[in-house]
Amino acid sequence: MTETLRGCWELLRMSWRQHPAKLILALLLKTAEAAALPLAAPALGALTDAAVAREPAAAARAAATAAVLAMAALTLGHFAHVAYFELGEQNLLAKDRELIELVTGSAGLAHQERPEYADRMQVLRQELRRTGSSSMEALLSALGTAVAVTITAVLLARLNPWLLLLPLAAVPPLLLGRAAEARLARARESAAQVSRQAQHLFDLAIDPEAGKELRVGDLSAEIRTRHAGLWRDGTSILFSAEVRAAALRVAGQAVFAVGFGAATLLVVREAAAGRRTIGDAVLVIALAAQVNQQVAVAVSLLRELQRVARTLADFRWMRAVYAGQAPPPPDAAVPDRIRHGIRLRDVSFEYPWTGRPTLDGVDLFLPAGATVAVVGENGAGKTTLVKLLCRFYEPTRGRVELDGVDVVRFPLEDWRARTSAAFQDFLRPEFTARTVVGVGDLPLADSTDAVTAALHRAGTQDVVDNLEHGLDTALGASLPDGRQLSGGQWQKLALGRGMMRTAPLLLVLDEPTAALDAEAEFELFQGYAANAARVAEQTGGITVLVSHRFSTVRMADLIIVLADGRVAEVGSHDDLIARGGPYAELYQLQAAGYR
Ligand SMILES: Nc1ncnc2c1ncn2[C@@H]1O[C@H](COP(=O)(O)OP(=O)(O)OP(=O)(O)O)[C@@H](O)[C@H]1O
Repeated sequence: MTETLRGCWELLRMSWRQHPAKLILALLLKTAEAAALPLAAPALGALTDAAVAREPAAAARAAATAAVLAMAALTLGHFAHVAYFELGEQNLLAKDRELIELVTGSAGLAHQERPEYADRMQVLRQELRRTGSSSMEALLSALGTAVAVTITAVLLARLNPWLLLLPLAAVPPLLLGRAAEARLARARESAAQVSRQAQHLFDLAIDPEAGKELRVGDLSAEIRTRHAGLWRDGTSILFSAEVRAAALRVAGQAVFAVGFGAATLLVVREAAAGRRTIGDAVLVIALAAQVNQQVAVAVSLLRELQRVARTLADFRWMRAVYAGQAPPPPDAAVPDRIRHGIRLRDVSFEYPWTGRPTLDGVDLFLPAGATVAVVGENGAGKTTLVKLLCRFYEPTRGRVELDGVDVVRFPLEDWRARTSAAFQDFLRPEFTARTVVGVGDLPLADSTDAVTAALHRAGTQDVVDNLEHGLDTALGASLPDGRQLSGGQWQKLALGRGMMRTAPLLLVLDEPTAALDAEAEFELFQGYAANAARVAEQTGGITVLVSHRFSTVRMADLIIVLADGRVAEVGSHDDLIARGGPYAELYQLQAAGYR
């Protein structure tokens, strides 16, 4: 209950911040709407008594009052909706923005990659969409219902205090409703994991890129079967929880039904004995019927508010998680240039949810100005190494030092501002080509000169040359007349994006050319090597390149061979070939493939 009240309070405060006048108007209209119906009951009672006493003037007045109140009950809600609808939408937008800020603003990637966070995030996203403006409706209706219940209770108590037990009969449905909601929430969380998998398969099935491979491998039927299976599993978890929750709610309503029967009997007997008027009996029957409805509404509103409160509580949980991920306060400035290099000292790293190290006791020195290639089999830990350099994660043990200073001591945003990167799983933001590239250095995002220069440095200007409106061409299906690009073309733009910053201390290229052919990759890297040499002269910047293509790798000043999260070999191409170790073996193997 405390969580629900806290959620309601938070919602009111949020709406107050959006537009106080609209909130007050909506509150007044919703309260008047809710009060109108119970107030119509005494008017009906008076109408009955006036009719029995054959007093047409009094009967007409009572009928007019009842009609006005009925009209208010039927119409005021619509006016209130106009006032609170916008508040609900603005609240939703505020929460969407906060969610994006939380997810993208935190230092690391753990919250996006960790499975249980992903599940909770999935529930949060679904609930946000669902509750949107309906959360405001629930809150205002709940306040209105509270007013209606109070009026009803006062009117009943004036006739016979025993009748007050009628609203009390509403307590069991409320408690049982709450138990039902808790059960449903648990089921939703367990179903979220299954539906996340099902959603992934669905996305895969309709993804135009995946379409080719799905057809070639004749995988479509398999995906449909698996998707349907997962969907059934998720539905069956939710179904059994819904059945149990419904049973709890029905039990609660049954208790109320007994109370309603007793109240009606009590007043009808008093009217028959002449202690009450017929109008009083009509009033009680009208009110008792409303109490029934009030309880049903209160229970469903409470359910809705509990759901809203849970969503808001999830937000608080997420804020706390992310606050816990904040790096320690910085106490060193990122230098203008690297004098010696980056040293990894006994670095180990374990993804917190896996229970086994991905990198284990890595000692490395990346000299200032060097181009460093990282090679190794799939899963050897290359990308993880790069993630540590970019500070998406902190090492579990050991340190990454730049000229002897632990990089965690630098302000994270300053470190990121001096890092450029292009990844294999690159972003495909649907904007104009200029912005797609320009966002690699936000202050220059709209600068044609900066974007063109970046594409030249990346050696990928040809993509834009072939676009009808050059840098002004809209890209992607979400934009009107948006051009569809191939995977390789998107990747070339991502490479340009990675080149936007002109003086990075660290340039990371994590298989950014996987969608290009070996020859194109070779040419691009020749350009990079020249560019890296220029950057190195200015800043001592280090280029780290992850690639499976040895024809490219051999250009690097230093080659690191990783195997099972450990450094297997380090040296120049010539050193490693002369040593005849794993690198030489893999190199000969690939070279033979090209002969
Ligand atoms: N987000 C993650 N959560 C849990 N384990 C992960 C995560 N990312 C990577 N791993 C595991 O860490 C190991 C190293 O992965 P990493 O991506 O660093 O390898 P890689 O050498 O870059 O591989 P590839 O050549 O296939 O890109 C793998 O066993 C992988 O399963």
